[in-house]
Order: sequence, then C-alpha cells, then structure tokens
Amino acid sequence: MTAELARECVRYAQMGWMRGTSGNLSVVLQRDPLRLAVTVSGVDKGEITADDSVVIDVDGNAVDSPKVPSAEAALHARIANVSGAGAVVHVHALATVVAAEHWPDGVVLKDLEMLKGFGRYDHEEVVIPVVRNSQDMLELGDAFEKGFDPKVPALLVARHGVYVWGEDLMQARHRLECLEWLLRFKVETRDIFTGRHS
Ligand SMILES: CSCCC(=O)C(=O)COP(=O)(O)O
Ligand SMILES: [Zn+2]
Repeated sequence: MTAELARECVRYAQMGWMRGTSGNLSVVLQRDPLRLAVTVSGVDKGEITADDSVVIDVDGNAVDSPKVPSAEAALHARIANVSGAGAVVHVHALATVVAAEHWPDGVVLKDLEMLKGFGRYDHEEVVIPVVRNSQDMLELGDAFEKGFDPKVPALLVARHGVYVWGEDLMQARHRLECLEWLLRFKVETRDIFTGRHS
C-alpha cells in the first residue's frame, strides 16, 4: 500500500502537480477505528519512497510512529471519514488554483464529456466547491463538511490546491486527472463563454 502511495506521488510530480514538496496522498487502512496511511511531511514527492508514509488516526495524528505526517493529514482523515472514501489525493496543479481564483463561489461544470470520468453524465451540472485556505485543518475540515455533496468527490482550496477522493487510489487518480482537464478547459475558454455560460 505504501509503495502504491509513492508510485502515485511520483506520477503526479512528473505531471508538474506536486512541485517542490507540495501535495500529499492517503489511503484508508481500516475504518473502525479509522486508520490511514499518509505521506510524511516535507519530502520531495518526485523522490518519495515506500518508507515515506505513516499511519494516522481520525484526528491526523501519527499512530505509534515518530514520523511526521503531512501537515494536511487531519483534512485527509476528515474527508475519508465524512465521504467514506478509501483514498484521498491532494495536488497543487495550477489550473485548479486558477479556477478557484476565477470562481470563488464554486466552479460550475456542464456539457463536457470528461464529466463522465468524474462519475457524472456530461449534461449534468456539477459544482466543485471552493473554500478559503487556512493553516488550521479543523477550520478547513469544517468548511469542507459544510459544503459536502456526496455526488461531488472534490474540494478546491483557494490559493492552494485541490483534494479529490475515490474508493481507491486508482479511482481518485482518474477523477483528479479528469477534473484537472475540466478546470483547465474552463479557465482557458473563459473569454469565449463570458456572458453566456459563466
Ligand atoms: C510547498 S508545499 C506547502 C504545504 C502544502 O500545501 C503541501 O501540500 C505539502 O505539505 P506536506 O506537509 O504534506 O509536505
Ligand atoms: Zn497543499
């Protein structure tokens, strides 16, 4: 499982979505009590190894380990707890942050084939929620839970990045890759649609 976390990090780093030491991933190990494996804090995600993860509890604290969990571990645990997801991925892909900047009240997506990669019909209106950034994971978690829609497995954190979740790391990856495409489309076509769709 931890090798899987490392493999996914390297993939996202190669895509430019985990620059420097940015981003973090987690996977649920057990539900009751909740335990997740999460990447440790501050490592270069392009060079991460299977040793660079730690088990955390529902509050994001390390369980029986001196390793330091991701600074955002508590939000991973909250998302997994509330949504029932088996894996949570967080990256700093630029298009996701630019989209949140343009549409701070939520990014509306509609009439796009790639919505199917998000588990929705192309003609459905999907709103990706945006919350303000904070260093306080409790505050971020509360904001996430307030706007949580079980049909929308993603959260944009303004001026920061995006969280996407799924039943496992592979589903989370597919959703993230499709969402990044959708948000990039939205940003790059903004001038065309001004006054019509946005
Ligand atoms: C330059 S990254 C700033 C912290 C952050 O937002 C992030 O995603 C990485 O934090 P971690 O503690 O998981 O390394
Ligand atoms: Zn981050």
